[in-house]
Amino acid sequence: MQELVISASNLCVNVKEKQILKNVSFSARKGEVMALLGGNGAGKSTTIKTFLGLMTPSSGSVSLAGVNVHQQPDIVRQKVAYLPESVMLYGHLTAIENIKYFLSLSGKQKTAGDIAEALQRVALQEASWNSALAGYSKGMRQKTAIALALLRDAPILFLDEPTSGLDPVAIDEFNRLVKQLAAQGSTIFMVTHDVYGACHVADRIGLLHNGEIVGMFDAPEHGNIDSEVVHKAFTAGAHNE
Ligand SMILES: Nc1ncnc2c1ncn2[C@@H]1O[C@H](COP(=O)(O)OP(=O)(O)OP(=O)(O)O)[C@@H](O)[C@H]1O
Repeated sequence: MQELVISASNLCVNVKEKQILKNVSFSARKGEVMALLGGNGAGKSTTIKTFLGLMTPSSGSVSLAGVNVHQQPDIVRQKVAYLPESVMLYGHLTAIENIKYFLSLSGKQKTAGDIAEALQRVALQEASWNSALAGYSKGMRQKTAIALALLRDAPILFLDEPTSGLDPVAIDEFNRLVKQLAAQGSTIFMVTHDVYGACHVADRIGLLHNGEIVGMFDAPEHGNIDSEVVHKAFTAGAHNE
């Protein structure tokens, strides 16, 4: 069995008097895609921020590759690439220039051949590699950010609402890329409110409602998680308020 790479254990996060996450537990093994699904205000961003070390558990813990994030915060920089909903790269620079600049900030030495290989892996069309990102679609910016993550050798990817604002073709391409990266050994954690997208790509879905995990769904060995079942559970939570 593969090693546990992402793990939340009885995680509680309070802000002032408010309990935002309540005893949240889940895990993902190497090569798995885990999606945390929830409506607005469910606690998805709080969960990501806690894994990134930006918020502190009131009790419980989060670990990456077996290391407690709040005891050894360096683990985040060493292991994680985080893609926010709007990818933060420079619009006036090309894909290659952005990648070179951000690699230099993280002290990584990569050749032009390495960069070309990463851009090919994420299927960014070669004709765009030397165009300014200002003219890119959201899907193209995302591919550039994922190529950068690959070049930084980050084995864990955290993705915040990765498919919002993508057209159906870009969503399909993105899902294929995520599955391919997972098959090559990356471990991927995404938060989303897109039931069908999550079922299409995830090996495991945790359903978060009002800061609590109210359902956990695993994909069968050869197939996807049943979106009708997840949709029912998602809407039942919202209707039982
Ligand atoms: N700093 C804070 N102070 C007070 N309340 C907060 C703070 N951060 C988050 N919350 C509250 O915690 C709850 C969860 O917020 P969070 O942003 O994690 O949800 P989310 O699932 O990411 O929502 P969305 O899909 O709308 O982005 C919300 O009710 C929010 O108002």
